[in-house]
Amino acid sequence: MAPEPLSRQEIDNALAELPGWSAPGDRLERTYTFEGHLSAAATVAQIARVQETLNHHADLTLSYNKLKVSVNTHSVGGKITELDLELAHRIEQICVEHHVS
Ligand SMILES: C[C@H](O)[C@H](O)[C@H]1CNC2=NC(N)=NC(=O)C2=N1
Repeated sequence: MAPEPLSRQEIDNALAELPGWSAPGDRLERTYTFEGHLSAAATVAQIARVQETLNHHADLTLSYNKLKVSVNTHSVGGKITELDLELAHRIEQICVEHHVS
């Protein structure tokens, strides 16, 4: 079944469970800071595996020790859906294991 775009209220409620994440416009976003480049890059690989499992893919922008994650759901015209929230929670789990801020 196709996901439905979430309302602003639903998004704001969901953000309360996702510290550090924000939703400027129609994207769910967070930037993580790592101890160095290799741990940031290794995390990208872990996130990629989860994204393949979920068949849902964020834009991942890797710089030296920072990783910007930005996601929405293409199939509903670029709106935030439950699929984005699920991916954000999975990414949080991974990053918590890496002790990132
Ligand atoms: C065909 C394939 O299922 C789609 O392109 C998937 C892949 N990953 C995706 N990722 C995101 N962010 N939104 C989508 O709608 C989406 N759709």
